[in-house]
Amino acid sequence: MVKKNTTKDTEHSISFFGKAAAVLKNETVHFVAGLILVIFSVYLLLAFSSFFFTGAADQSIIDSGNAQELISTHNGVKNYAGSRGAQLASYLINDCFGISSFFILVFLAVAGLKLMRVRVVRLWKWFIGCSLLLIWFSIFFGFVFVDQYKDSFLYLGGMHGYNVSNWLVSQVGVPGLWMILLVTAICFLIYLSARTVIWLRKLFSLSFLKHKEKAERKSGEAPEEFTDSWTVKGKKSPVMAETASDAGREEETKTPEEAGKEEKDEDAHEIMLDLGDAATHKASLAKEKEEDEVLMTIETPPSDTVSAIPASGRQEEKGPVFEVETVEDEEYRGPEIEPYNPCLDLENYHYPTIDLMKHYDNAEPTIDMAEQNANKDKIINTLRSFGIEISTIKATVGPTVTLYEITPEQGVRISKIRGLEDDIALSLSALGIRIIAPIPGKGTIGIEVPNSNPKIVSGQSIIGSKKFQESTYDLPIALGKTITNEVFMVDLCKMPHVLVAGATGQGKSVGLNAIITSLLYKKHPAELKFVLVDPKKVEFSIYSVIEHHFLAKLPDGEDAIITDVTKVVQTLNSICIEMDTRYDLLKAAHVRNIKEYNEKFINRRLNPEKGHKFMPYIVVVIDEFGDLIMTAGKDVELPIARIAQLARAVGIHMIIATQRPTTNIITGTIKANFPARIAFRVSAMVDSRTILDRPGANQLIGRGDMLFLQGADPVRVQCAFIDTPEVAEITKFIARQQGYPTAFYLPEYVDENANGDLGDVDMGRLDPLFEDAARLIVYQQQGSTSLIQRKFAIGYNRAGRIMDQLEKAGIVGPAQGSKAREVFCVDITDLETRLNNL
Ligand SMILES: Nc1ncnc2c1ncn2[C@@H]1O[C@H](COP(=O)(O)OP(=O)(O)OP(=O)(O)O)[C@@H](O)[C@H]1O
Repeated sequence: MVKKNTTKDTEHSISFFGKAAAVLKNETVHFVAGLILVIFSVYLLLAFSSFFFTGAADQSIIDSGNAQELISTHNGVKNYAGSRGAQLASYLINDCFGISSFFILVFLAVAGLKLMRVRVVRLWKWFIGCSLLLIWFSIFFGFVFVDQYKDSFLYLGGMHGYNVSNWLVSQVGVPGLWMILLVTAICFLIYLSARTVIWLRKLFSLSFLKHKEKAERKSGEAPEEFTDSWTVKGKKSPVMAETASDAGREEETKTPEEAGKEEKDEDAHEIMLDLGDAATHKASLAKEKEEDEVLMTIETPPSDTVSAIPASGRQEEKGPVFEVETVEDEEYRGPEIEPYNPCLDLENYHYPTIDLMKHYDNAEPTIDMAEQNANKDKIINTLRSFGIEISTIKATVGPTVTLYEITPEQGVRISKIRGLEDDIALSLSALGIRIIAPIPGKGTIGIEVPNSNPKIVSGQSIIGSKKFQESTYDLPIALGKTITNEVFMVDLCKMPHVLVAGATGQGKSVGLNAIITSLLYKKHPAELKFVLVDPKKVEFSIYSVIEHHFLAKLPDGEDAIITDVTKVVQTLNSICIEMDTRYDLLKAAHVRNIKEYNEKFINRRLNPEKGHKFMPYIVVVIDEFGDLIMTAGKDVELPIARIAQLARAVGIHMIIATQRPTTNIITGTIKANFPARIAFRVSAMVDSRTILDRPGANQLIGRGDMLFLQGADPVRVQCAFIDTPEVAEITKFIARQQGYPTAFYLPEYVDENANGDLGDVDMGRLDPLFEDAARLIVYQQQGSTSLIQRKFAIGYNRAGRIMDQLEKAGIVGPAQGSKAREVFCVDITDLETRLNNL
């Protein structure tokens, strides 16, 4: 009895704690708690602010500490936040930290906003920051305004500041305390931004240089150090001496380190630029002026290349801004020390859990020995009736198919067994028999026979498998199980594009779901975006709820799932633009692929101010590709072929599916660029040849039975069954979480043919933002619609209309595809004249 009671108690307490934990995790509870915190911080703000004006009057009442008096309605407290507010303010400001107590309410407000999910912040950073500021300012004010403590009701540093500063003064003296305050302030600024170090260096070196300049002016000649180097330089040609002194003058305004760094940059830049002519230049110069090398070595210490730079190199110092910038990119070190975290915006994102998928009872592999023995006997007898003897037979039971591996007696021709496919099928009275003769890598012949009771390969068993969970692929896709019951996985990054084909109802849509869900289970919304094209309009609609997490679309696209053919063409062209932009960024970053690029970006070695950004992978999934080719023809085929040929390195991958595997749909261009193929069952051998370049897909049994081909030999896989309700659960799980404010915007694509007509632009009704937009465009000298869209936070259509008006007003030129328009006004004055004449 006692035991029972104790177990009951334990169960009770466990369920109580479980419930309490669930309540604490509840998003609504978080929101309410956050709201309370924010409101409380506003109340504190009121109490603190009021304390400055009413503190003197309230002092006697608060200090008396008479609880009865404070509780009564007519307590005479003047503070706007009442007697409790006055007490709190008096306690926190006077008894604790002085006016730096305001940092407490800053932290409370930030914590509240975070709980409400209004702001994404790192709370511990704010906590450390606010605490340090609270203590530092308290000591600072306690120290500086120590005299005020005698005759004011307000202690600016609070008692904490007063006591700590007094103690520190007794230990290290007044100068010591100043130094401690200075050092801690600098350390804090460095903690906030690593740029502090650069500023401080500049600060120190500037004052140092100013002293030098003064001394120079006084003595009326160059300082010794420089004279020396100029004297040596004097041996050079006059031109060289002049340019060198120019460079010297410029360098005087720089810190030694910066100058050194820039010098290296310039050198690198010159080496890159001048490799060709520098070599010839160098050769001729070397003959003429042998002392060059010596001279340069003296001036810039470490590098040989510096010594070899001719005078012309020095003259170019001020010129080629762009090249210097590219080199700087390489050298760039971000202001923050910590690596960039692309997932920070959605740092609380939870990956979907495995229990969202359905568990099938019929999924465990079982072996029906009677069936196996019967099949074995039938195979042996059929072969024997054709005079073929076998020495061994081995069965491997897969989820839908059993593979019988036979070793024929010596002297049997393989082609003879291959020719018996139909006879074996007849004797086993089964569809979907496939003969693999010989099995690659083994000295045996394989006969695949469908099981009479096929098993479902559940999504749960695949996604939950150790192999998938521990996979380190960049874009892991778990497709299903092989004939040996192993989880079959591929890396989309390596494929890099897939063609899926199969007759209707054979499992294509389920296959696409398996691919998409695999990626959803493994990738963070910051790392992956999908472009979903669904001409059938019903297949991908379940994914629309994850628009703000995982989907990419055109800036003016209303729906993230693209169903309209014209939109498909625009989207594919827009992806081409994105691809080109990514290539430019890769080039500027001197890397070869997206992985290296993102690694560099995460390590803050690429400057975001120069357009560098973290690149998510983009996976384009096109269902019913045949429909598109039929309606849009070359308009879709060309961008698809372009993306397929080039996009691998920049992380754009394509999966296209069709139920019509005919040569007019899967054209030579498409085939050549889609090395990975997935074939579900097709009705004719010719279709199988179109997809796989060999028969086989026509012998599959349907319902997710498929052949995967990448390279030499196809692998037979039973596709994981991930049904629509399961996908809906997964997408709902993701959609419930905080997402980005919008879908991932692809670059805008301007169709040149559609944009030529400006006849309907009404200049009589200019947009209210017209003039501001014109100024922005002229100021930035960049005719880009997305710039207007971004700066004025307006929609694409309105920004496009403004751009048309600007074009008609002659301020910008016509659209040039993906490039920015030409700006005709050279400066703001020119623009104002033009605007006045409108
Ligand atoms: N891997 C699988 N395991 C078990 N059954 C499957 C599997 N894949 C598909 N099926 C069965 O086949 C049916 C049709 O599958 P699916 O909708 O994927 O076909 P489809 O090729 O996309 O057809 P359509 O081209 O007409 O859209 C499913 O409803 C399911 O019953």
